[in-house]
Amino acid sequence: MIRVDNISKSFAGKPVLRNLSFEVPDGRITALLGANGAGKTSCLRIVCGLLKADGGRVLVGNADPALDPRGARRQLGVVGDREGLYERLTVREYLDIFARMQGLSGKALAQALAAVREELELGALWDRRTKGFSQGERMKVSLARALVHRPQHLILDEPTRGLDVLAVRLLRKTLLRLRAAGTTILFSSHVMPEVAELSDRVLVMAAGQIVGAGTPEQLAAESGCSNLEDSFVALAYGQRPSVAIAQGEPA
Ligand SMILES: Nc1ncnc2c1ncn2[C@@H]1O[C@H](COP(=O)(O)OP(=O)(O)OP(=O)(O)O)[C@@H](O)[C@H]1O
Repeated sequence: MIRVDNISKSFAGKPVLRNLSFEVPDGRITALLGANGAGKTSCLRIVCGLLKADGGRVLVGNADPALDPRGARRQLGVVGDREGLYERLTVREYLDIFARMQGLSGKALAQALAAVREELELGALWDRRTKGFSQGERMKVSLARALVHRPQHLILDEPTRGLDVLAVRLLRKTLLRLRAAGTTILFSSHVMPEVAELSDRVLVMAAGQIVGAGTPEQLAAESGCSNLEDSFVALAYGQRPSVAIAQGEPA
């Protein structure tokens, strides 16, 4: 379980997150859905302990990333907005380093590497340096790094960005398998069909606040709309889609 309680954050006096609170349950895929600049990345960076909040509290399992970053990191896998690959290392070398940083060694390390190699179909890439990898290949390696220590919680910032249909399918298959195993999954996106298809629960974010939460069906019922895109516009901008488009607001 991830718990975000009353988080606030400003940059140069400009509020970006405003008393943000939500929970991410185990064994579910939760989407943080928001327009560009809504505050998704800032929120995820605080949950991962990469950014300090001005106020409020986060719990990742039983660890507060601001007070116990190591404890939180052990329970977290993160696919960030940058892949963070080391281009001179092969996939095997790269994953080996990250697995060791998570405390794996000996037989457990070998088993962990073999498992992600198979699950993420990395065999053909295994002994290649990551320099020059395609976007889909980079995502696979980044996801393997996030999963190699079998974390309870997985956070992904816009994971399908730049991916082709096969790479998206592999990602989807991986997330569904992790969900079945009880993993707590939180991903950010502004792509409505992807969110509607992938997530069990959607947190709609606008101007640094959660303005709606529920299944896509619940959000549609709450906003009186027939699909997630219209629900999003209604909840995030307080307007029915036809009005928003007419006034030049994001649709
Ligand atoms: N380090 C920073 N310094 C100053 N402003 C920042 C910083 N990080 C984020 N911001 C601002 O905070 C706001 C929210 O940014 P954030 O990246 O969290 O949004 P987002 O919802 O992830 O957007 P996108 O979908 O475009 O990635 C933006 O106005 C951004 O310019």
